[in-house]
Amino acid sequence: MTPSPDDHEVAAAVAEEAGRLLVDVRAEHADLEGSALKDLGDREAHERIVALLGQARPEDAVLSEEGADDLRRLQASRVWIVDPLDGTREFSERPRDDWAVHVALWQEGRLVAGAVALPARGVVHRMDRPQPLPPRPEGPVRLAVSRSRPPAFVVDLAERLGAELVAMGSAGVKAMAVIDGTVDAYVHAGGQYEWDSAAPVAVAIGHGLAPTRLDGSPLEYNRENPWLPDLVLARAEVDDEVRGALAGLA
Ligand SMILES: Nc1ncnc2c1ncn2[C@@H]1O[C@H](COP(=O)(O)O)[C@@H](OP(=O)(O)O)[C@H]1O
Ligand SMILES: [Mg+2]
Repeated sequence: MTPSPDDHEVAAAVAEEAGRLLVDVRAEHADLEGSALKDLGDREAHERIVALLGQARPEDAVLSEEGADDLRRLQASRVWIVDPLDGTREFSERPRDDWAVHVALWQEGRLVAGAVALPARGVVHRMDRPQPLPPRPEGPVRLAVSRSRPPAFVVDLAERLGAELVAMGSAGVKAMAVIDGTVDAYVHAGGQYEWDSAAPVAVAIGHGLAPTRLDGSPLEYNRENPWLPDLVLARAEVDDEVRGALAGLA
């Protein structure tokens, strides 16, 4: 079965609609904060995504951060890998806008569609609609890094590269910061799951980037254990330089 062009439309529409729901949840529940707001957002976005995918693609399996893992996905040829709310912490810190909705489609071994919605910015990035990356400004390499738990080794990497660290929440926001030219690379290690990177990686591939694991091996999805703890995603001009510095740290 070949991926349908409509799969891109489904990915984008589902990410966008779940994003709108999250914007409303945040506005309508002004009394909620912290974990109560995070839990409500996670749950509502998950339920909406599962319902929308159930209508649009009833035959397909779903792997969602918020859903109980159904291992029938391991026999399925098509699996939607979704993170209903990435950057949950930032979502709960009004008015931060660094949180995202991830919707990707894995089919027979590879990512074939994907969208990352940045609902508080009114933007949806799509695998099938690459935008040219803005020119890279002169100056040090800019590395996106977690604002709440920056991996120690990224600090070492930045030192080695003479790079500037740019802190922000959400794996999707950091990957999309490479796409929109805010930073040059996103390097992560120490922990993540397939849903944190699937849609961002699909969008990056659609933009001609070549993200991999830190050791250069392929990022593989729909495995029994969805733990996928590291990645490097860099714009072409700095890709070799970043990988060279990583090799030097190993
Ligand atoms: N060490 C770790 N172990 C597990 N998940 C991690 C992780 N570091 C980051 N993540 C996940 O990756 C996403 C981006 O994190 P960060 O903003 O710190 O870069 C978050 O997803 P969620 O917000 O969906 O939980 C976070 O939970
Ligand atoms: Mg996440």
